[in-house]
Amino acid sequence: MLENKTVAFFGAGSMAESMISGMIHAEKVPAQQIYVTNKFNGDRLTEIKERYGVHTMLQKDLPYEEVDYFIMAMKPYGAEEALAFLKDKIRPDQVVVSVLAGISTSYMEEKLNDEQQVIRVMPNTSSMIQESATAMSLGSYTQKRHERDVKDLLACMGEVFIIEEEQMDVFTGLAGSGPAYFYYLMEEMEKVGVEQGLEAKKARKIIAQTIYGAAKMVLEKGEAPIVLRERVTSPNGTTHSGVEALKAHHGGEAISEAVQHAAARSKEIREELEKVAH
Ligand SMILES: NC(=O)C1=CN([C@@H]2O[C@H](COP(=O)(O)OP(=O)(O)OC[C@H]3O[C@@H](n4cnc5c(N)ncnc54)[C@H](O)[C@@H]3O)[C@@H](O)[C@H]2O)C=CC1
Ligand SMILES: O=C(O)[C@@H]1CCC=N1
Repeated sequence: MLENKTVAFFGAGSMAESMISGMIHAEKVPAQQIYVTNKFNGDRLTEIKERYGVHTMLQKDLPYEEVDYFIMAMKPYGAEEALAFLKDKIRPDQVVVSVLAGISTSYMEEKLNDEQQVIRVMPNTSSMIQESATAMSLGSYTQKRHERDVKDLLACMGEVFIIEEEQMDVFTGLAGSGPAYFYYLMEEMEKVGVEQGLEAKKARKIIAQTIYGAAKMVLEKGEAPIVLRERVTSPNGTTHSGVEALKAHHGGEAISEAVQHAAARSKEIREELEKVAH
């Protein structure tokens, strides 16, 4: 029952805001039960408060005892300091949820008190409009009721996928970072549209609708992308020509490299932090 739960964000950046927006729009957690904190930057907190009607305060002023779920949403390199700060203030029945790329549940467990409940999640910024693909994996001590709550909380932001923690790096490469690849694709497509005479705003809308339609076809028809692609491709037609150019310019390889590099970076962040920790 999320209505009675209190959620506190550590960090008020773009990911925190996307999650707050998703939660507010889903109307599952009342705004008065959402606390948003930052280490510094009162202006950013004022902006968030005005936009969403949530409580905002500096981290030191948070009413820690009232919080059910702490959501860590600062940069990964701020995790150690934030967890150390939290350790003295948190009870065993309170849960730490991390959205930080590369921060493992075992790292969090090690930095917090014995048997502290932690959950690692990986949303993306489409949480803002409740269309995120979000992963969740559990720590060693997570209780069922807390797993359910966090799943419900993440469902306010889109689709939730429970995965093994070993899959978190690739999930980050695919879905956490994923929106950026599509934005990049859209930027490039828009450039061509404009160069060839379309008005920028119109080109942008055409491209967005095209990507949205393709994604919706995959989701709603349940067919493999290759099958859908073949249906677009008339023999010796325009699509054939376009896809051949993509292949000639190593388009597939470029996409695969992007995902693999992002996944590798997630792993590398973990290794760097764990090295510092030992
Ligand atoms: N932006 C994205 O698409 C996604 C980001 N993430 C993760 O979310 C986290 C935040 O990313 P962004 O929002 O993009 O970064 P951001 O730079 O926009 O925001 C970070 C925020 O944390 C605050 N902060 C820094 N140290 C702090 C501390 N010790 N305690 C409290 N607040 C602190 C900063 O003032 C800032 O408001 C990262 O760890 C990232 O891996 C995860 C999924 C997607
Ligand atoms: O770029 C990053 O590190 C974060 C994690 C996933 C998306 N943004």
